[in-house]
Amino acid sequence: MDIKTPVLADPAPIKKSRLSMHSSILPYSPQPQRALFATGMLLSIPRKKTGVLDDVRTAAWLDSMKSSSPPPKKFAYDTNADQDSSDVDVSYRSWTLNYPSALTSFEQITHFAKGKRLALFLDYDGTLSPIVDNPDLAFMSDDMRSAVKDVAKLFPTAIISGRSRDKVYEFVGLSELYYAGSHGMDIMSPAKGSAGFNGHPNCVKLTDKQQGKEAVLFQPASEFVSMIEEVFTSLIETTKEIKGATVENNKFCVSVHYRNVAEKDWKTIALRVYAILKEYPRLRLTHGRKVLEVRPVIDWNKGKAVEFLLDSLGLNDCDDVLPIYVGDDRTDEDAFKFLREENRGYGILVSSVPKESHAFYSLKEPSEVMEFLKELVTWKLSSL
Ligand SMILES: O=P(O)(O)OC[C@H]1O[C@H](O[C@H]2O[C@H](CO)[C@@H](O)[C@H](O)[C@H]2O)[C@H](O)[C@@H](O)[C@@H]1O
Repeated sequence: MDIKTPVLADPAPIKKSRLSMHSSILPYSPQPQRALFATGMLLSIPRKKTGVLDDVRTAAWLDSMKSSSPPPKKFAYDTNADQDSSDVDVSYRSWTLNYPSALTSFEQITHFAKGKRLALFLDYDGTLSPIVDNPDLAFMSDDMRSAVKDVAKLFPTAIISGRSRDKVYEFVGLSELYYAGSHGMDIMSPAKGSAGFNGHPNCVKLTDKQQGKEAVLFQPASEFVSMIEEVFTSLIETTKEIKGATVENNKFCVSVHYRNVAEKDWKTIALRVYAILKEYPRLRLTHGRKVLEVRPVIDWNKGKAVEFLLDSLGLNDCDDVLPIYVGDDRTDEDAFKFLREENRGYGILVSSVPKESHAFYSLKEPSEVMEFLKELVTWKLSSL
């Protein structure tokens, strides 16, 4: 396999022309048996190493960094900071014509969910907990925790986070859920499973110590742990003089945070991360909310994690299952895309600013996510 330089892997641009609104609120067609594991999960993306190309790439990184996580109330692709707030509201309202609020469309959602088994997939940062400056302090509220707990008693519920699985479990602390860390590269799921993953080399059956249950542990990037550890150390070293920069080890990926770094230093961060990545052709970079994420070049993402979890929950290839995925970040788009393309279920984008997305619905912020979860509980209990 010829992989020469780091891969810049922003999700493909989302086409402006969305499917006509809610065209997929149609009976789902039966899905053919899916192969969960491609024969080779490594992506082969040959690159040339030239100075010009390097400049272009770091410039592209910088653009992505600038457009990442805009301040609330500012139109996502508007550069005019003086924009009147009423204009912003108008922009947001017109955006919701394409991405209706999951709260105001609740009846539509439940109408479609009637007679179906819901499965819930939730992102953590920016979805269950508000975005804060210090990633170590991104706690979810007790109210949110009890809303998630209640919903998980009624529907199979999983959290799929970019954090390490242990870290996200530490934040959430609920044994009723299933957890996937490192953007889906570390999944602890129930052992019900279908033939899809039995016997896969990265899949082992064990007893989940945290939850005391029989489980399946799937870590498709297990061979990268020591490389990630090494890169983590190098990234700490190379960013240590940049004020505000922090590096987080998420086991199968590393986050380089620049939320607290002065904008004038973002280019330095981009150049230094890029220089390290050039030494690791089997790693690539994705962008999140004021964070550069370094991860293995494997064909695995949150969308594949949703499919894996559905399979291990025994819910794949079932016409009567309606998966709902709630998330706020670019990496969640893979899951939205999977649900949309497979005509499976609904993605709900959490955003207070207009953004192009593969999601169907929107919610403004984590407090609305909590409200939505509570409504699901009320709806389900009233129908029992
Ligand atoms: O998939 P997620 O659960 O959304 O995780 C994505 C990243 O989330 C965290 O960073 C983000 O939230 C921080 C706390 O609010 C914020 O300070 C940071 O700017 C955001 O990017 C987490 O720290 C990362 O490791 C995750 O990859």
